[in-house]
Amino acid sequence: KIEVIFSPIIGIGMIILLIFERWKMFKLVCMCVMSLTINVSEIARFSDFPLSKKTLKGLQEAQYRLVTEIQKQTIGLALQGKDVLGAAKTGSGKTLAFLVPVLEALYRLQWTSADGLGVLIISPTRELAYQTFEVLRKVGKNHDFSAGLIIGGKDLKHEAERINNINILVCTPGRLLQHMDETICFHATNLQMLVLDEADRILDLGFADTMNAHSLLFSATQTKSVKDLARLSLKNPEYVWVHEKAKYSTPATLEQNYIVCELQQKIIVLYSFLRSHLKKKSIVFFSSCKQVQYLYRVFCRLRPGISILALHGRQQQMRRMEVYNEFVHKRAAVLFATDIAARGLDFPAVNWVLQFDCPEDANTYIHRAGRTARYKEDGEALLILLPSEEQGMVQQLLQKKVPVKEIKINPEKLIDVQKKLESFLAQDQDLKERAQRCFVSYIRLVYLMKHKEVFDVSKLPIPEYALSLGLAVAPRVRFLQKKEKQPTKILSRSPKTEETQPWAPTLTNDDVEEFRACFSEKMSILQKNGQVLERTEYRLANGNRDVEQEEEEEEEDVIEEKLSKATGFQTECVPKVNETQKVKEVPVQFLDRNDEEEDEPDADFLMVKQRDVFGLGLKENETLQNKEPSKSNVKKKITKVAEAKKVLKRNFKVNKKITFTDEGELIQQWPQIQKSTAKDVEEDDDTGGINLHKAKERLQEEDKFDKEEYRKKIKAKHRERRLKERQARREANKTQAKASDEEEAFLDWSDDDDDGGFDPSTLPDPDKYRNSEESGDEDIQNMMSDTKKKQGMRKRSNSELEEVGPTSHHGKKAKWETLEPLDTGLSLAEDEELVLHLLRSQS
Ligand SMILES: Nc1ncnc2c1ncn2[C@@H]1O[C@H](COP(=O)(O)OP(=O)(O)OP(=O)(O)O)[C@@H](O)[C@H]1O
Repeated sequence: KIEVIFSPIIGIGMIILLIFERWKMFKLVCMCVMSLTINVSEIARFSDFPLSKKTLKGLQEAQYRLVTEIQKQTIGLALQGKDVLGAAKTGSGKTLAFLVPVLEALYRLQWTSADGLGVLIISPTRELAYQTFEVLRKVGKNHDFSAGLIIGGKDLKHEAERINNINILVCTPGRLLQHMDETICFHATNLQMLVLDEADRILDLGFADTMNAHSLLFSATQTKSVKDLARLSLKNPEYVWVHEKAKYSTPATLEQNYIVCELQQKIIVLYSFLRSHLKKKSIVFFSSCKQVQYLYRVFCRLRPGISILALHGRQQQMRRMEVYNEFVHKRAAVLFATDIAARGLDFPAVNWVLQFDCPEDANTYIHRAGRTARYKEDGEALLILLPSEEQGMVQQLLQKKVPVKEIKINPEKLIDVQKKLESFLAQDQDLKERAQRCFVSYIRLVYLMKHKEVFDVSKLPIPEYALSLGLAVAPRVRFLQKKEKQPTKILSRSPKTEETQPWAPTLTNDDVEEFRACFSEKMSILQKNGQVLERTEYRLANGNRDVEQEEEEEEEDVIEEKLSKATGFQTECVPKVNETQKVKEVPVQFLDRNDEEEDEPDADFLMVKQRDVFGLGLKENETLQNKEPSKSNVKKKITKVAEAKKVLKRNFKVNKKITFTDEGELIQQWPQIQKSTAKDVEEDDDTGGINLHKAKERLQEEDKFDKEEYRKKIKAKHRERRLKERQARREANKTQAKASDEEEAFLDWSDDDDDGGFDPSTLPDPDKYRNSEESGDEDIQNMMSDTKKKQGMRKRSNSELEEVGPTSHHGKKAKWETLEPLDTGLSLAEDEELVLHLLRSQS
């Protein structure tokens, strides 16, 4: 070190700076030189590092004076310009361990807003990015750099306008890639430092191998992928694993216990726990957001006496932030959360972390439990395990140096709430549906977990679990039903397949490659010191979406997407004939799919999982794909004709409307039933194709038939109208007769062409006429002339009759009081004959 300090070049350089009074530059060179001489063992405070006054001031104002172990070991290395891979227990101060070097790096380069983006900090979740940004603002407030927070859920355009003026960018990976994709002016050609916070998580989520900028990687847990990344892409990296030799991998101030209870008891245990910790601040972790959504609502209704909050990836961004801030400021509250809150979040003074569902693995356990007992504070963690999970999980935890002890629940303290839940669901359909979704999502997740020695779906008490959620009947879980039917095939699952496809058993290497290719170009824009960096690759499972969203949905939507690709693969594959027995039900399930889809939105996904249930490994399928199609197993193409036939078979009548009278008689049918004489003929004809000649004849027949029907209808209509008119005339006539006190004959001539002739019912009663004492010749003449008019079929209106009326009386009274129509039962000609005969006999 002394050699370095007094090396002639540096010495001469510094003298020159002094001569020309370049104090600022002189100071910077001094700081750089001092960085090279840092002796970690002598560092106790931030001020022991050669830091800028602005950074030191910010740290002091935020009450940060003493350094933690990880800060002590990493800040010096980073100041020397080294790539660092840091790991330390939860709550040990990793955030400052990278933020201080970030500020110092730009300060030493005299970075200005004109220089653009200098540092990129990537966090796996929005909340963590936000939290880091807040600490950066606090500590770096005396610097002149601009800093920006770019996370999902906000207006991309708005961000795009500002992104170019940002020197330090804190972001989530999904949003970053979105800007790389869509924001034309966004570039990172001047990037000096790249920080991956919770690096193992980011890599889990799909970031690929190489990060060729000056990089700092931090996490509480080390995974193989992080080490590989460091080995491959960090430049002479310094590994700082401060607690590597510690007895335990979790904070010493953290008290950790677990209880074993049956699945159907868990809600009761949680409720009873909350009731006995009303003055505490707790976080309860669940494995899916559907569980959080349902149980949050139910617990709010149960009114345990403490405020409950919920945080999960399906919430609106604003709501997420509200909940985050609310929980930060609460003294006593319970936060129901998914694993989006598991990493990095620094809620102050959390007393308890309760893991309602067994975590995916020991690392997840460590991060969840680490939300309490942060930076010298105390805290307690309680893990709830099912009897079937106990052995496997405890073993994993002990291997990871997590000291957990079993404790027992006091049965007397348990408060049963199942009946209450049942009554809530009986009143609220929405809540019931949520309960069903919660149920299915839990079962599905257990089924998907990679550690089968811990998670065994066949050991779950399904009906009892449904009851404990308040559901009288367990919702149908298709893959479970099929699994039960195929017990031998489950056993045939190849262990190799499980190993290579931990989360998504049907995800192929091709899928992974596809994701990789999708983002492989993105990071190639990162340049350092004018040099284009080697192409770096990102694998992000879900395109432009934020990683934190994926975090939430990884157990559901993302995997579903991937698996649905595999569905296509599966449906197309054809099993070997000699393997038909083994897989014969698979294509049938796919054919049945449509029936199931409405009931179960996740049917696709479940179906795909079914494939694994039957023990079809990837390789097996690859070979199967090349085989000859076997008729019995080929998926039949469903044509429209086939579908129509199916409908016909079931005797469905579409758009049928039947109307009844109040008495229950059928009055109308829709569509109207068309009668046709030609119909039967057609049905008998079983020759193929269309016989045009016959068809034409048949149509003509139909046409005739239609015309006939139409004519009948018109006739009926006219008859009805005439009767009405007649009735009206009679009424009018009666009134007139009364008024004038005169007798008059009243005849109505049918004018209806369609009627087919004279209506005899309108004739006066001949007997009455005969008996009448007085009868005028003119009347008869009138009648006769009118009878003749009838031949011309001209309609006469009532008014015409009225005009005719007076001329027919001549003061003589014809007593034709009865005007009832007479039905002689004779034909028209006979009626006329009769009338003439009567007239003659009269005369
Ligand atoms: N030097 C320090 N002096 C006082 N408090 C500190 C110091 N460094 C960190 N802290 C406090 O310790 C807490 C935990 O810090 P931080 O969030 O950085 O931990 P972490 O190691 O990143 O945790 P995790 O692994 O959960 O992400 C914070 O509240 C922070 O303010």
